[in-house]
Parts: sequence; structure tokens; C-alpha cells
Amino acid sequence: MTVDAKPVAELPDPRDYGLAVVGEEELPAELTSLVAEVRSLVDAVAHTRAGDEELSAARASVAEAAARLRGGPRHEIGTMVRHIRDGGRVEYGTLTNLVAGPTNAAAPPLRLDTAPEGGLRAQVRLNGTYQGPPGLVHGGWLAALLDQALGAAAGAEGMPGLTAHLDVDYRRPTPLNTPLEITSRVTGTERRKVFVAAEIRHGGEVTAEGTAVMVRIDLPGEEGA
Ligand SMILES: CCCCCCCCCCCCCC(=O)SCCNC(=O)CCNC(=O)[C@H](O)C(C)(C)COP(=O)(O)OP(=O)(O)OC[C@H]1O[C@@H](n2cnc3c(N)ncnc32)[C@H](O)[C@@H]1OP(=O)(O)O
Repeated sequence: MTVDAKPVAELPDPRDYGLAVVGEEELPAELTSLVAEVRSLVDAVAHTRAGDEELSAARASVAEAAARLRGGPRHEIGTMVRHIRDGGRVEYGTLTNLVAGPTNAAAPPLRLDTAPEGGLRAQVRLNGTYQGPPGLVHGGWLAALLDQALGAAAGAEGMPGLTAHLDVDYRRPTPLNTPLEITSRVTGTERRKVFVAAEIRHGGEVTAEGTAVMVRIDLPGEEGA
């Protein structure tokens, strides 16, 4: 593989792609705490021992809450969220991204930060909602977490793109309800291809690792450049 000149340092602004942007700091604290509460609700529903009467009352409360929250979406589909990370680094993600969207209660609370050794790093704890085999994280979710970390690593280097090819190796079972470390980085570039690698670790041991080819999306006006 030939490695092209060093990655673009400037992070593209999603507005240049015609996407709406909202600052993370503009999201009401009431909304982000509601998201956390709903995550906990999903886990509670999955594992409840409540009897019929309690279940029926809970269903009515949830239906009432859902009715309150319905209505036009606050942000259009495709809206990006701007995070200002430590040291002032700006990062964009999709607001309702299934793996890391801050307003998506189906997403775990995942925050990928710049790692001192380069690339990105996050800590996440996955509750029983993410279960596949008994007591273990679902392999599809591990692939989704790796895909997100891989895409975000390319994005953080100013080369946002779509996953063209993803390889995942499951090395050890990944347990639920315990801290997991996720790391990712760009390993090379070739024309529009960005090569990335990521790992998930438990207790310092790699449980799953992935590599991907991301294909950089063209900025308006640079198609075919
Ligand atoms: C500003 C915004 C900030 C955003 C921050 C974001 C963070 C987000 C984090 C989100 C994370 C979540 C991420 C997600 O969930 S991304 C969602 C899942 N992925 C997709 O939906 C992608 C679907 N596929 C496509 O749209 C097209 O196929 C793409 C765009 C990928 C390429 O079609 P395009 O017509 O544009 O390109 P090309 O055909 O000229 O090829 C270009 C080069 O690529 C090489 N190639 C192509 N396919 C493959 C392959 N399968 N393996 C290996 N290489 C492949 C090809 O040989 C050529 O290489 P070369 O000839 O130069 O050597």
C-alpha cells in the first residue's frame, strides 16, 4: 500500500455538505437526562420481575410519556452534532447515530476522545440490553462499536467517509456490565481510501479487533479530484 501525503488537518464543516449542525451545548440538559433515563428504562424492561399490575401501570406511564414526546422532530434527519473536545478540538457526529448519538437512547453512552498516543479512545460499559450469548456482548454490537470507532478515527483526521469494507476478529468473549476500552486510529491513506484499525479491550486484553477501508466523501466541488 502506498501512503499518500499526510491527512488533511482541517476538519470539514458538515454545512459544506448541506447538513444541519447543532452544538452539543445547545441540547437541553433535560433532553440528555431523559435519554439516560430511557436507556435505564430499556434495561429495566428487559430484566423486570414486576407483576402484571405493575407491568400494566408501567405500560400506561410509558404510553403517556411517548404521547407527550411525539410531534414534529426537533432536528431534521441527518442533523450533525458538534462536540468541542478537550483542548478545543472540534468533532462532528450524527445527532441520532445508533452507536454514539447523544439523543439516541438506543445508543450506549459512548464518547470517543483523542488518545495521548494518537487516534481515539473511549470507555464504555454495556448493560444487559446489549446481550448476545449469555452474559456476553452481542457480536453484531461489537462490530457496530468498532465500525463507529473506525469511522470516527478517519473523521477526526479530517477524512470523513463511509465504510466500504469492515473486517472483525472476535478474540475472546466480551463481558457485559464491565468497563471496556475502545481504541482506533488511521493506519494509512491511498487516494480516497482511508485505512483504519480499532480494538475493544477488557482488563487490558483485546476481545475484538477490526480493520476497515473507509472511502472519503467528496466535498462539494471536489468530485473526481
Ligand atoms: C463533515 C462530516 C463529519 C462526519 C464525521 C463522521 C464520523 C462518523 C462515524 C460513522 C461510522 C459509521 C460508518 C457507517 O456506518 S457507514 C454506512 C455503511 N456503509 C455504506 O453505506 C457504504 C455503501 N457503499 C458506498 O456507498 C460505496 O460503495 C462507497 C462510497 C464506499 C464507494 O463508492 P464510490 O463510488 O464513492 O468509490 P469507488 O467505487 O470509486 O471506490 C473508491 C476506492 O475505494 C475502493 N473500494 C470501494 N469499495 C471497496 C470495498 N468494498 N473494499 C475495498 N475497497 C473498496 C475502490 O477500489 C477505490 O479504490 P482505488 O481504485 O482508489 O484504489
